Amino acid sequence: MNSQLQVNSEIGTLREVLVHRPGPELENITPDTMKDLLFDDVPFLKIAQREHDQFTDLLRNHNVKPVYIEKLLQDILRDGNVKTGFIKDYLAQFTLDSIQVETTQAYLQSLSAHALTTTIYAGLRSETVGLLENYQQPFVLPPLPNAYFTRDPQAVLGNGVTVNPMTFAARKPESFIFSWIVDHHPRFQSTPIWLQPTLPTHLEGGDELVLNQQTLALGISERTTREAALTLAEHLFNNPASPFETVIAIHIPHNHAMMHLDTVFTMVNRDQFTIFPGIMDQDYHLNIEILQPNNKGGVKIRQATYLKPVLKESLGLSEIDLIETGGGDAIIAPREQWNDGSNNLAIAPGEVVTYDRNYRSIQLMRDHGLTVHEIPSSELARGRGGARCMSQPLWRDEL
Ligand SMILES: NC(=O)NCCC[C@H](N)C(=O)O
Repeated sequence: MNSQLQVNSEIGTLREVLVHRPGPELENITPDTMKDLLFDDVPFLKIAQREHDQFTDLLRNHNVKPVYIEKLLQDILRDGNVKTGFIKDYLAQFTLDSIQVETTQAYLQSLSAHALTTTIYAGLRSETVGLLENYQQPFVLPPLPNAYFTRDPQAVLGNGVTVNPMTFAARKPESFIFSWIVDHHPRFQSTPIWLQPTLPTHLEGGDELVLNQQTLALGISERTTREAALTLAEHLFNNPASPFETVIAIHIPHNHAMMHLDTVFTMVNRDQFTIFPGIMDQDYHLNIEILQPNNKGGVKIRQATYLKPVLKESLGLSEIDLIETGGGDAIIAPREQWNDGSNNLAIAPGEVVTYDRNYRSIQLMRDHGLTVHEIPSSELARGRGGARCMSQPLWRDEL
């Protein structure tokens, strides 16, 4: 069967992209739970939805089809056996007593595929299923407010996927949902799976950048361990279905502002990247490891210090243009990086979508010859992710 996924670059003309429209889950964040749910504020849902609709309208107007992950989940839950199995396994992820399991299972089973999908994302209050509610823990199932960042729990690399072992409890159910979609949705029939979420360490999609058909860049970050990067490299090099020959592991600071590589570094054209200079020291040093197959089923590692020569070598280019977020200014750069000024989604070579608020970085990208489409960002930005984080490409044209 022909593959239904094709992502051999970060910049090939985008045709299809996985998204999630923010829903009632955003209203289930409170000041007490905000931190554990990986938010810095409580967003205003109505405006967040309006902003997200403007994002997806912009994509449609550029011939990119948004595929809603909630629709894929709903599709598979129409099958009675899948629905029963999904509910049972979904509940098994949480610490619940037998009464909570029984009551919740019966309630979820009574819902339509549509209502069940909404509930899975929104979370479920104990009182809704007739259980006593406790002010400290009102939910029997937690809300999934990060679900609109479809970049992270899954990644399409080539014509296969990684179903990611997430770092924090708040996001683990999102990869669980995708693993069921991969196993049961016809869209993913025969899809190679490069990595399973059961890996006992962590790796997230914001750290996975497809530089070209043979080369993957991986962030070693707050969310992706070196160990997971080595494991993924080994899986890719040893799987005959995978074309990847090189993995460039880039170590970045471990903190909330720069949780993934794509919050500080994105590819925007054949020879252009945006980068937050704060990931390098004053001499532009970085800790980079170049992983390649050692022909004994393992991985050989080469160290490097400067990014430009590594990118030139792997992309076969004589020059690379690194565009610094906020022009590298000591105040503008960190301010705009915080609001995802480095997190750009390329919809074609040299054409990007980005948050409107980062106007200094936008001007700079335009000065460097890029076409920039701006999207509103007052509420969406409160979750600390931008246009790349809110999108998982399913199909890009070849370059
Ligand atoms: N690729 C990305 O950087 N995604 C942004 C994820 C934000 C979300 N609040 C999280 O902390 O996981």
